[in-house]
Amino acid sequence: MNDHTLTPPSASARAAAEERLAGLATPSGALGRLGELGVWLAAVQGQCPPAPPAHVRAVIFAGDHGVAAHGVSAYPSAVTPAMVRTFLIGRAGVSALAAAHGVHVRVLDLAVDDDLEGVDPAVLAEVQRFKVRRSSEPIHLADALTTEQVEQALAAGATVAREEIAAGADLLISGDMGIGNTTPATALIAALLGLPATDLTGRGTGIDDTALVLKQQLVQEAVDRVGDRGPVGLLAGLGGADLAASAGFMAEAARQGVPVLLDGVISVACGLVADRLAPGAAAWFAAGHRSTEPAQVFALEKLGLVPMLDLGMRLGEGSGAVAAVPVVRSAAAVLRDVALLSDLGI
Ligand SMILES: Cc1cc2ncn([C@H]3O[C@H](COP(=O)(O)O)[C@@H](O)[C@H]3O)c2cc1C
Ligand SMILES: O=C(O)c1cccnc1
Repeated sequence: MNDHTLTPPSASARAAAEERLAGLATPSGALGRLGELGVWLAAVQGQCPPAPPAHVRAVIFAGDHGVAAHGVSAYPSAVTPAMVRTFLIGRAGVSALAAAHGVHVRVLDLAVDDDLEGVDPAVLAEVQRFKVRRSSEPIHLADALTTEQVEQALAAGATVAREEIAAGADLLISGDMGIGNTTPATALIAALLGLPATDLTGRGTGIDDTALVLKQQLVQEAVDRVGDRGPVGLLAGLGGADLAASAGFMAEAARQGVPVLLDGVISVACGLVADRLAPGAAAWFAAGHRSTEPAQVFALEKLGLVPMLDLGMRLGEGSGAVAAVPVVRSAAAVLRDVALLSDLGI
């Protein structure tokens, strides 16, 4: 999976967009980060001016995490299958945002610890098409997955990315669902950034001070247990099948030259891993929003990405990225539709 050389976004489209931005009938720099975002969009689309993404597709990778039984979440793992059902009927947080912004949502069960009985069999077969296993192992005690399971999940994510691109995606989003998943996401970021769990661990679904201290300890134990490993080893030690699939999805999107809008701590952790699996992948990523999770903020800094929105959101599901889709479209619209000062004879 690592041998595919990644093509960077277009330098010539970027240069043309920078020149166009500088010439727009606005005061210099007046579009702020919207201007920078338009330049990024031109580079990843390989065209100037860029087009507003019309076929945004989000995939939610669902899975349960063994560590959730050890006091790191404010909610029980039974919420995971309940939310998968909720995505399927279009009533989750991300569903409402996606409907508002014309974003297609697909949910996949990579490692949910439940049979999802009662779901229509044809729908269930699609949702479980890439199922790797049930809940991962508790990461402070054992590896989450085997290396074979990581490879299977990475390949699944890559296949899903190719399918979404074949369906016409011009912007992809990786969403998450799985009680306890902020713990492995934080552990992955701690391992990759070499920062202590105390600096990175957040309250996830809203744990209290006592649970936060325990979560910090378990994240640090997991990171110390696993030690120095490459991205596949880290996904086996600290991740989960859902996280590995998300990393495979984002790495493949970058290899295929399709941009990705990052969401919260889980999505950004997987984006960081994707950039290790496919060096240079991060050039194809933009940050949809800033989460309340400290690990997400540190990881975005490491990736050199500035989030578009800062709404205090901490939902996951891809919701912060979907909420940022109108901003991306706005960036394309200004770069494409605003007159040039030279057109005004100035
Ligand atoms: C009803 C509900 C809906 C959610 N949608 C996303 N998450 C988010 O919260 C969980 C991660 O936080 P922690 O690590 O603290 O468990 C994940 O399921 C994530 O997708 C939800 C959580 C709940 C309870
Ligand atoms: O940063 C996130 O996306 C997040 C935060 C808390 C819980 N679930 C997700």
